[in-house]
Amino acid sequence: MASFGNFTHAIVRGIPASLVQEALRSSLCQVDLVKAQHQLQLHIGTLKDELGLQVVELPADESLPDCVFVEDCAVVCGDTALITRPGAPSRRKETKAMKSALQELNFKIVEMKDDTATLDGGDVLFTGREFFVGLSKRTNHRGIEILAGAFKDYPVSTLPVFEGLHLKSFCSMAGPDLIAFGSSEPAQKTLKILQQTGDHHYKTLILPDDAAANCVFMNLSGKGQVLLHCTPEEYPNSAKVFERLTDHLLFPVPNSEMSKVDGGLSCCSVLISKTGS
Ligand SMILES: CN(C)C(=N)NCCC[C@H](N)C(=O)O
Ligand SMILES: [Zn+2]
Repeated sequence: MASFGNFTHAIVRGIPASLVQEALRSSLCQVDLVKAQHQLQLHIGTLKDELGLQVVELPADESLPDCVFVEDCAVVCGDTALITRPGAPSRRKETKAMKSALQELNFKIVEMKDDTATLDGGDVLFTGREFFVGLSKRTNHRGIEILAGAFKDYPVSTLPVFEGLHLKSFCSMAGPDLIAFGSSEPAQKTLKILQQTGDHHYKTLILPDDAAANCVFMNLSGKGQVLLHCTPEEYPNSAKVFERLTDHLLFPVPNSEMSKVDGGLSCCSVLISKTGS
């Protein structure tokens, strides 16, 4: 637990031009591809240049319009990498490149082979002590059962996702034992259930905007607590909440274009700790 968030590597993937027309989305918004690529470069630059992570960059694949959202393809914890079976059939082939990258990094690979199981990494919240997994449009009970089998050292609780795409569309870790949550009614309903079912008592950081509650926390040696979060341009009220955090090194990262296809900041990387602890 002491080393929660102590990441050394990140796996990211490029944006295919096909994202603009073909990526899955819940609303009709025109994505600016050049702007999206620029925003992703800023994000990757933060991971690499500001934070010193070793970044593995997988190439974009035009036949996989959502492939930039690598988070959904794998859950990595300890020495094990679970390769998921994404809920959307159009996304299933995204896992191939992720599996190769994680094999290359010497992880013990567990594959979700059962063709009744579905799980997206965006539904998986790991607190350092336990897993919470969203039962959503994309993740089902069998997928959660397989995750629990892959990570037997940790308790796994299921949480309902009442609205939106994934559990982490409205929450994420924002610090050690600190969970960021959106303030919408469906998000707050899920938070209540988390507080009743979890093994541990967590502090909460409540954000006015659900999407802004998707942030990226790290605890890096030499840097301390680090948080990638929404910009004041996109979510002014939520950004103010982050700006009040005094223990964190804060990095506002723009994400307006990915958010048009329901992607949050956490979706664009799989973060990995190869410290051995
Ligand atoms: C935490 N979130 C939201 C994610 N991990 N994934 C976002 C996937 C977005 C993609 N267009 C889709 O609909 O699959
Ligand atoms: Zn819009």
